[in-house]
Amino acid sequence: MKIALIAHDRKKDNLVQFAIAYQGILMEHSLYATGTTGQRVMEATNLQITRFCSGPLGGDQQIGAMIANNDMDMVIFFRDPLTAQPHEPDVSALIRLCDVYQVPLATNMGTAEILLKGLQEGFVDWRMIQERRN
Ligand SMILES: O=C(CO)COP(=O)(O)O
Repeated sequence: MKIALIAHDRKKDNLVQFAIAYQGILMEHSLYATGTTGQRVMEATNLQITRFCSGPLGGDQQIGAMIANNDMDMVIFFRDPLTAQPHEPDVSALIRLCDVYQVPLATNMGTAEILLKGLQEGFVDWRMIQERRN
C-alpha cells in the first residue's frame, strides 16, 4: 500500500512519535511525505520515505496528484487546526480529493491509530482490487 505522511509544523512532533510507535507496520508499505515531514520522520526512524516538496511549496498538491491518479491508498495528515496556513487552499484540496477518491484519511493521531490497525487487519485490502489507472 502507498501511505502519505504529512504534518503541519506544530504537529510534526506528534507525527514523529506516531511513526516511531508504528514503525513496524509502516515499514511494510511504500511511504510518501511532504518535504519537512519526511525529513523529520526519516531522521527519527529507519523508514524510507519518498519526499515531495514542502507543503507550502506544492507538496500537498503533489500528493493530491497521486490521489487523483488513484495511486495513493491512505493519507495520514496531522493538521494544525489552530494555525492559519499560507497554503490553506492546497490543504483543503488534498482533503477534498481523499473524499472524491474514497481514500482513507486520518487528520489526528486517534484516527491514525485506528487506520493503521485496520490496515494490518486487512480492512483496506479493497484498495488493491480497485483498478489502478496507471
Ligand atoms: O505544510 C504541510 C502540509 O500542508 C507540510 O509540509 P512540510 O512537511 O514540508 O512541513
